[in-house]
Amino acid sequence: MTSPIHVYSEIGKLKTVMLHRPGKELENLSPEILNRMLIDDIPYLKIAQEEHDYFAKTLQDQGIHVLYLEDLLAESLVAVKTRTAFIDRLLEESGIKKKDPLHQLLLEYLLAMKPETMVKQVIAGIKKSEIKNVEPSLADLAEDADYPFYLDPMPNVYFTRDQQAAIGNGMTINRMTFRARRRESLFMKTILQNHPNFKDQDIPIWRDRNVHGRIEGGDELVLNKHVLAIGISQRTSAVAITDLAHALFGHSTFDTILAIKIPHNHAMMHLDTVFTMINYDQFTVHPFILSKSGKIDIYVLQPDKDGEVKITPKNDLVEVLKEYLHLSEIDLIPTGGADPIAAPREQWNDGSNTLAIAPGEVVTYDRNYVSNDLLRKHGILVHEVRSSELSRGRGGPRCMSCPLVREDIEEAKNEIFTKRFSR
Ligand SMILES: NC(=[NH2+])NCCC[C@H](N)C(=O)O
Repeated sequence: MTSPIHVYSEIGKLKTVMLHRPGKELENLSPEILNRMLIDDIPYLKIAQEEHDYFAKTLQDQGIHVLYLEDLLAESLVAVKTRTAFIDRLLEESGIKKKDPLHQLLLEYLLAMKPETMVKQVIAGIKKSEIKNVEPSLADLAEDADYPFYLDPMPNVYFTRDQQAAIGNGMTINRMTFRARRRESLFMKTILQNHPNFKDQDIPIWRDRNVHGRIEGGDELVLNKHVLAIGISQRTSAVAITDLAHALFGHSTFDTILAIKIPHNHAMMHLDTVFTMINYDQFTVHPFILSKSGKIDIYVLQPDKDGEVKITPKNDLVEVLKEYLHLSEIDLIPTGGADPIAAPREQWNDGSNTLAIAPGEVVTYDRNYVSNDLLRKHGILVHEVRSSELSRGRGGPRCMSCPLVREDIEEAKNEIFTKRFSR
């Protein structure tokens, strides 16, 4: 069998992708917890699911194999022993310690379910009203009597880009920044360890979830088999990037990391909300992250001859891309056409967050029509998907997809390989 993980570019023809169809977790949102849950509004589940099915079908119609995180996880938890260990860990990470009698009650509650139901339930969260015969703890009585959950919902799981990321033939299993998302990366960890298609495949884990330093997949871009672009952002720290450089250099094909420092805020929490690669020499970029003269802080990490990581500061995005991707021209396509209103509006609705499914071919949200028209003018083939409800979670097609296998691309050697589509 060929390796189940193979991602050496952002744009190589997408073969296998992992998604999560949003479920009841979106209905377990209430205004009081929205902010903490990193979501800006409550999506209407029925329509969100229809939109998500449309997204999946758009990919399948292009011959892409769509896997669902929830199915892979359930298939990994067939053995009762594995299931028990998984639930133990999840409860522990949800703040319900083993010595707490509630731990045993919840364990029994979840173990009684079929794995598929159990997986959906833990993502949806567990309400206090679902569990009978609980002896209330002091906290239940005195502090959070009105708090409705024992297990918080995980409304961001449908952003499967972030919990983990495929780099080459390996993965990073991410230590995520905010508590609201930290448990999510336990899912892929469990899949890699237990799923029959993954467990004996010697898949390198470049960085695991229990180590120091925060990183999320929205910041991890594989530009080609040597070069990564990684955001230094609200979600990814310099420590994690340095650590990843040490793990990759000399142990993989990768020898260059372009660490790009972006503003630390919710509208642009990851690099892929302001910058994505869509062709050999074409990129979307939110114009507001660049200074008037087109500058942004970039730190180039490469191995030196003593096996250490050397850092070269740079600040010209176009020049850096030309230099490290060996190209003579770069086409940066501004979100919202760089209009003072359309650009921030469409960036907010993930207009920069394109999912490349082949060189010069992308999936985007239909609502970002200014950006989409401009992409077409630049010769990109655009597949639009519906976005009224999904976009309320603050993520677009790239955020909602975790590529596991892409075809390799030809290597650019100082010439442009660009294939333009006629409009
Ligand atoms: N790759 C991405 N840009 N993901 C977007 C994630 C959005 C999600 N609400 C969060 O704040 O975590």
